Amino acid sequence: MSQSTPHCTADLTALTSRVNASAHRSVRFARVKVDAEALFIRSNQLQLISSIGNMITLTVLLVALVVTAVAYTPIRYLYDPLRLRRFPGPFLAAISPFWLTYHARRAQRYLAVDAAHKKCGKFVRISPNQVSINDPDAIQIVYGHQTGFLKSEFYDAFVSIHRGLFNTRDRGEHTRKRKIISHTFSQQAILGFEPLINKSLSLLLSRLSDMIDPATNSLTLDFLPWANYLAFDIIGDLAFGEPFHFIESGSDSNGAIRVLNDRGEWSATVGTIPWVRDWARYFLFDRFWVRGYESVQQLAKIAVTAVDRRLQKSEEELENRRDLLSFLLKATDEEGEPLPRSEVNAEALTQLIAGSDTTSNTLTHIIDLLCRNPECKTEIQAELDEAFPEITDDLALEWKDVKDLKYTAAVLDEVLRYRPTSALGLPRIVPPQGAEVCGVFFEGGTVLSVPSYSVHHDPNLWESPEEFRPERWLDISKASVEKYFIPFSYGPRSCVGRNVAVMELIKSMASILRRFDFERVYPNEETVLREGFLLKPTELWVTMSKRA
Ligand code: HEM
Repeated sequence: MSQSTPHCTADLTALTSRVNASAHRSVRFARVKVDAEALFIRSNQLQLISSIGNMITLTVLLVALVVTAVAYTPIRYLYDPLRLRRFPGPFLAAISPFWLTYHARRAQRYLAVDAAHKKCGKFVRISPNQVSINDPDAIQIVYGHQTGFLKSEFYDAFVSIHRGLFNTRDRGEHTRKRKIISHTFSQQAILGFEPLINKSLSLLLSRLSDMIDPATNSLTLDFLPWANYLAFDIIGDLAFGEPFHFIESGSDSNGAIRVLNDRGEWSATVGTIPWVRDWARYFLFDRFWVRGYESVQQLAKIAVTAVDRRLQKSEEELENRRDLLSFLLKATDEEGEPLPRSEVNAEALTQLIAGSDTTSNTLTHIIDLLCRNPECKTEIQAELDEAFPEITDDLALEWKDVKDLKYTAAVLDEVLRYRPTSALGLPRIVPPQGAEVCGVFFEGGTVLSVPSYSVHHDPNLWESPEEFRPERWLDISKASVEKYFIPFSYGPRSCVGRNVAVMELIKSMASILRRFDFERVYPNEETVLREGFLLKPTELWVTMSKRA
């Protein structure tokens, strides 16, 4: 025991100090825990306070934005810096751009503007800074040479890789580009394109012939996609050195047609509120905005891929091709430097966009309007039968043989007047010094437009404008109506591809209508038209048969 006592005392002391230490540790741990919890609670509180702060900041900003917008709208309306309150029009259009956005989103802008002109007269305010003028005298000033009007911000919504000829707004930049590109569309140059047009057109004729049931001599199909296959294959060949092979596969195999459609409606809508362009992809409440944004990117990719494929081809493969891309690749700027690759891509993309569904939709309008006016169809087929008594085995008719067919040309002009593929008023900015248009002074910065559809349907200019009557073109000289017949626009920004478009369309309509007959499957139903940048039918169901 006596030996064990000191041990016991020592053990007890050690135990006590261990217990003390442990208790101390526990207390420390507890304290640390409490501190940590406090810290955690504090940090949570801080986080909460900071998120509340953020929310308040955001709310304040949003409220400020709404208050500014709400206050700014009447202030701007009353202050009226461009002096546009004097013009009539829908009230919503005077205080916000959304009247135009709404009608563009519904794809019916040309009809809304036309109805507003019918109600309000020659001048209509169609957005806070834009006036539409339905008067042919405005055309030369708003779109003409030397008047200093430039394309408006509307065109920013059409830019994807790099600005191309169509969406460049700067005057100097446009003049430089136009000089280069207009060589590629000279009369001489476009004759070199004819064999490429013939290749796709002949393929379409034989594909349609093969699809017609020989037992019944009939084929029911939606003609619109086939018109698109033709136009896209032609422009693919002209702009990228190879067709897209849509006619061959009977499908929109790389999605270019769908993408171009989505992009057209999107850009024409976003163009009315161009400041939302980069935000539109987040407008999840309506797929239209997201899909359109994606299609702008996809379309650029399709063009870049097609240019890449073409550049990988050897000289032998190209066999000295004379297509649009070959001109772009050979083009040089003022210093003799070749165009940068990004510019070549952008111009090839411009041609794909500008030269594809413009012609396919026009061709579809032609077939539709001829089916709706059978006496005109009989007339054009009589002209074609007389000119080509023998059917040329699904071969495309040559330009030299069709270019002087008077009734055929009249049908094309009447379609472009009656249902212009480019129907909307193309917006232009009044130069800084202001300008007088149709006796009225407009401040610099005002946006003006002349609506093609309304001018083409003006009873003061055209006899019975609501009648489809190709005969009217046999009696009038083209020069006398040049001032107000504007399917390809007017002046320095008018269609650079007009001659190719006319050649392609006259050749196509003559070759197709000589070879085939068409009836609408639903003759009594109205054609549904949607307007993006272009006025397009949504479908055209027809029954086709071979002609003798
Ligand atoms: C029926 C067919 C066509 C119609 C109705 C048409 C109509 C138009 C219109 C109205 C413009 C002016 C656009 C604006 O100012 O915003 C334009 C510009 C343009 N078109 Fe066409 N077009 C057609 C076919 C073509 C073809 C086949 C090509 C090329 C292969 C083409 C290439 C262009 C280009 C590059 C521009 C921009 C010109 C510039 O700003 O200097 N078009 N077109």
